[in-house]
Amino acid sequence: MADAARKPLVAGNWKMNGLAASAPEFVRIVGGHGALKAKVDLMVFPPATLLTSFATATRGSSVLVGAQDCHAKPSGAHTGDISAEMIADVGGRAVIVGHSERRADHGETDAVVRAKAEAALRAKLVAVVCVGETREERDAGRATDVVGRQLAGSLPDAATAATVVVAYEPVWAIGTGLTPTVADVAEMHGFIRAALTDRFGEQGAATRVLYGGSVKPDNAAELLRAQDVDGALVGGASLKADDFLAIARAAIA
Ligand SMILES: O=C[C@H](O)COP(=O)(O)O
Repeated sequence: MADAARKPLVAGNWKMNGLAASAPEFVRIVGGHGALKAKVDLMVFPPATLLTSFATATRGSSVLVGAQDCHAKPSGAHTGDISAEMIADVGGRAVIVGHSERRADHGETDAVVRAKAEAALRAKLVAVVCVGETREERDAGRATDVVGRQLAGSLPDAATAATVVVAYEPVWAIGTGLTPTVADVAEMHGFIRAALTDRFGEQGAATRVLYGGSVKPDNAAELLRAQDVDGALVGGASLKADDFLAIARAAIA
């Protein structure tokens, strides 16, 4: 359960899914639910190919649009990459950095993730910084060590509650249908909250920490009620607007 001072946030990460026809339908259903706006922030992170159409379609609605990654530099010879400034230019308001799929597939280190988060702040985007342990790391009793190291290395010194969101996503829970127990979620979120408060003081205490990993409409209420959970970063279930909305409602139940 989020502290009353931290407005819940439910974010949908579409990963490498979605074609041109996807934006209008999703925005029609999700954007139409203005009643949720006062109680929960909604963000959607489509693939880069759909960023412009989502940003255009959500203009004036309660849904903010972001990108799934950015380069650390503002421009240059980096084939295939997009910069934080380019995301902002087309109406993006946020960017995910350090998702475990980027860390694993593209060898992104904490230093790389931190540079990307700094780029996001430079471009006035909210940085959603992802952390999380693997199954092996959890089984070895190293989950908090790993997450603590990722937080220390990935978050910019200039992070504030308004500019950074932390997403805790145990790697073994992503796309598997497996989730940690509510007690394990609460324990890790408490650990993250303490680390944020130690480093950033009041800003750390006010920074939102999302849970991600196999969040679905039928388990969202239980997971999001855990202490220090301020919302969810949702993968697969965010592709269906109705499921995404059900999770958003669960976040404020
Ligand atoms: O960014 C989202 C997460 O990786 C969770 O994905 P999932 O909900 O499909 O498990």
